[in-house]
Amino acid sequence: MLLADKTLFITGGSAGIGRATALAAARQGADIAIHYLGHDEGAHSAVAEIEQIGRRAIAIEGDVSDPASARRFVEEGTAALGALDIFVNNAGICPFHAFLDMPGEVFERTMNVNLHGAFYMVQAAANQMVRQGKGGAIVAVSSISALVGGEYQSHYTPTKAGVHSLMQSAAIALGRHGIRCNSVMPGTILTDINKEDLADAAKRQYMEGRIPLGRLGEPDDLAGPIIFLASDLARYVTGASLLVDGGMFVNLQ
Ligand SMILES: C[C@@H]1O[C@H](O)[C@H](O)[C@H](O)[C@H]1O
Repeated sequence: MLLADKTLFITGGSAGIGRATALAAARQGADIAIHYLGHDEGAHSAVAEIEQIGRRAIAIEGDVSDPASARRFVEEGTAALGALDIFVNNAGICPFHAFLDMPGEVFERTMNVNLHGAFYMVQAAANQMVRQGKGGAIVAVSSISALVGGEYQSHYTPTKAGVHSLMQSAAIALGRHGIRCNSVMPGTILTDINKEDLADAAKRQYMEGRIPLGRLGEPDDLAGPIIFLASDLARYVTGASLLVDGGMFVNLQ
């Protein structure tokens, strides 16, 4: 059990990569705190599944772009589970939109959820870990899109590059406290975030054609790499980023 008797807090934990990671972490022995927004059914069924696995779980609703929700998640989650050992910043949105006529609200909302939300959540979690005085691990879900662009993602890719950079700086700031900070960089993982975009058969075919492993990713493909970076197997890994993309990034020709 890679996460025996640890607690793992995860944002965006009611669906997709977040839910898959929460369930896989419970199977590795962790108790789980799930943060979610507006997906009650998904959050509560995840809690029920984790309890069936034999671990404790709690679901706390809130909007990550609101700094108060970060403090509340950490306070209520720690009160329920006793400590905060591992924090996974996963919540994110990608409302695909053309660049030239993108409304300011779409840009601002994407920035506020993906990057500002990550900053507030990671800062709140790190302060709790420092108070506990026994180190910890933080894993942020960045993206292949931190390294490459997207025609309809000019508001999104800067946030993923920002999350990657946040982990690099946090790794330096928190190393002395025994807290490790790393990011995973998913490729194109089929979830609610891109279901509509990939409903376009030509787009899907193009994306699949770029992947040496020959298929789009699934949420469970991220659970293992996240758990590895959160576990003691990665005890000397901090400030690093791990592509999880089926080889898409390197595939020029
Ligand atoms: C929404 C999703 O975001 C990822 O970071 C990457 O850009 C994928 O290609 C896209 O489908």
